[in-house]
Amino acid sequence: MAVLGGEKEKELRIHESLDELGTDLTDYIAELSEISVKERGVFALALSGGSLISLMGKLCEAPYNKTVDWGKWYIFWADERVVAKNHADSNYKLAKDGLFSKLWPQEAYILKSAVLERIRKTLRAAKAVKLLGLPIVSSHVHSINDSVSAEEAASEYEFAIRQLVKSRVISVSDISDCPKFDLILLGMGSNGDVASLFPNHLVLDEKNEWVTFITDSPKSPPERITFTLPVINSASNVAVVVTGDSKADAVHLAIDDIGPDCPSVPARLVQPTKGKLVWFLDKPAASKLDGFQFSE
Ligand SMILES: O=C1O[C@H](COP(=O)(O)O)[C@@H](O)[C@H](O)[C@H]1O
Repeated sequence: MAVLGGEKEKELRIHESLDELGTDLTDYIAELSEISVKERGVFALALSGGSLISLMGKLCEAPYNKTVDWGKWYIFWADERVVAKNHADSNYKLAKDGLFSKLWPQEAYILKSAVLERIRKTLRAAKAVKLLGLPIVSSHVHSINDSVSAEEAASEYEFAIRQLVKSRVISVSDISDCPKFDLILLGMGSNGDVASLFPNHLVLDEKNEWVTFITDSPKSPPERITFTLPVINSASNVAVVVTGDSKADAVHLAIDDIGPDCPSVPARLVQPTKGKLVWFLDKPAASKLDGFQFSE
């Protein structure tokens, strides 16, 4: 792995292979989960869809499936397509099939909190809680309401997040009233889109809402909800995970010092105010970065 940049708040991790990237990404997530659970008792994580999910696959393998404190995870989506939860386009379904269901293979991977708490109490007494690799709690998985319009789904999702900020399951930013997620994981499309923030779209300017909606996504499906930039930039940690040479131009536009004549891309606007930003790239995605050839 090559680490470029070295600025305190932005790190580029460029990997030789997808396997190496997946291992590093998994270590990174597991480490942030451990820190957050130690400091706050919970880990509030926002996922995206797309290729990101398969790159997180090692979380379902040893040792992470046993050592990560899954019961303390609260899961959200930085963006979601407004389709039924069992639709092939659903980001929730992607994560459920690609991650959650593999953590607890007997289809019973999502337990009711009360049951989980009883198991915890018993195990705590046996000091074996960490060894069992407890599953994710169903009430901690915050997916959108898929039976209402995009506008309603966005506003309900923001309301749910507001309640969890009040109870401090999600921290609050100390410089705005925004939620401060422990980690937001983003992918990036070949146009430089992150979450469902697309180039030249009005929602890039949204300053008041935490979660907004679009009905004209240039990528199918057209109806989506998305975290806004103020929420993304209030997180403690943001990782942008990008692979493949079809994304190399967008990576260059998002990261390098480009002149005023170059088009800006939404990913360039991901700049956590106080948090840390890490880019996970494979070599093809990094291949058009200035100075890339000198780092090899
Ligand atoms: O539509 C979306 O695409 C982006 C990028 O996906 P990828 O497969 O090109 O990595 C994803 O981050 C976003 O969550 C999703 O809704």
